[in-house]
Amino acid sequence: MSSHHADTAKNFPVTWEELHRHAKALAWRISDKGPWKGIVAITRGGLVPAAILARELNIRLIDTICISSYDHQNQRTAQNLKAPVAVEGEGEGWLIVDDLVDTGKTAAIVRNMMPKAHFATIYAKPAGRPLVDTFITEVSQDTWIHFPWDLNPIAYMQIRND
Ligand SMILES: O=P(O)(O)OC[C@H]1O[C@H](OP(=O)(O)OP(=O)(O)O)[C@H](O)[C@@H]1O
Ligand code: HPA
Ligand SMILES: [Mg+2]
Repeated sequence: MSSHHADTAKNFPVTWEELHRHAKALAWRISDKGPWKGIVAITRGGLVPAAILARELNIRLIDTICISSYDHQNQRTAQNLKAPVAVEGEGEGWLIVDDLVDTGKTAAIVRNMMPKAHFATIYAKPAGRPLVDTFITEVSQDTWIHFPWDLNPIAYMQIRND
């Protein structure tokens, strides 16, 4: 995803190293809130953060919930493609992981499915923030976060230098 898609005012590119540090910080912040039955990663953005949290917190049971709501930077109606299979009841004791909350639409769907789970993201924008239990870094609503899995290094350098 390159900057010509930008309809948000500010670009916030994140490197693999920054992402890794922030994901570890998230793991430490929730380490005393367990024990956890397992992690539910919200695909696809939650997959890499979930992998880092799983190693840091020594969690081996990883489920997914598959939701799609954006084409590039354009939001459309969220599609629920797959529910978790290992989660029973209201999700008590489960840790839900996503990369960020923006409008909170994705988080609202997931919260509805698992109201008692702990919802953790690395980044949060103000509109989605009330739906998250734990996050690490807040950015303003008009900021677009660029994740390292979506950028090649050259595009990353261009945005970084803007
Ligand atoms: O708070 P919201 O406005 O719902 O936005 C946040 C969601 O949007 C992105 O996912 P996306 O739907 O783009 O799919 P992806 O994770 O496969 O990239 C991001 O990973 C969050 O899951
Ligand atoms: N960055 C990447 N993906 C997103 C964002 C963002 O700021 N908001 C919703 N999906
Ligand atoms: Mg996502």
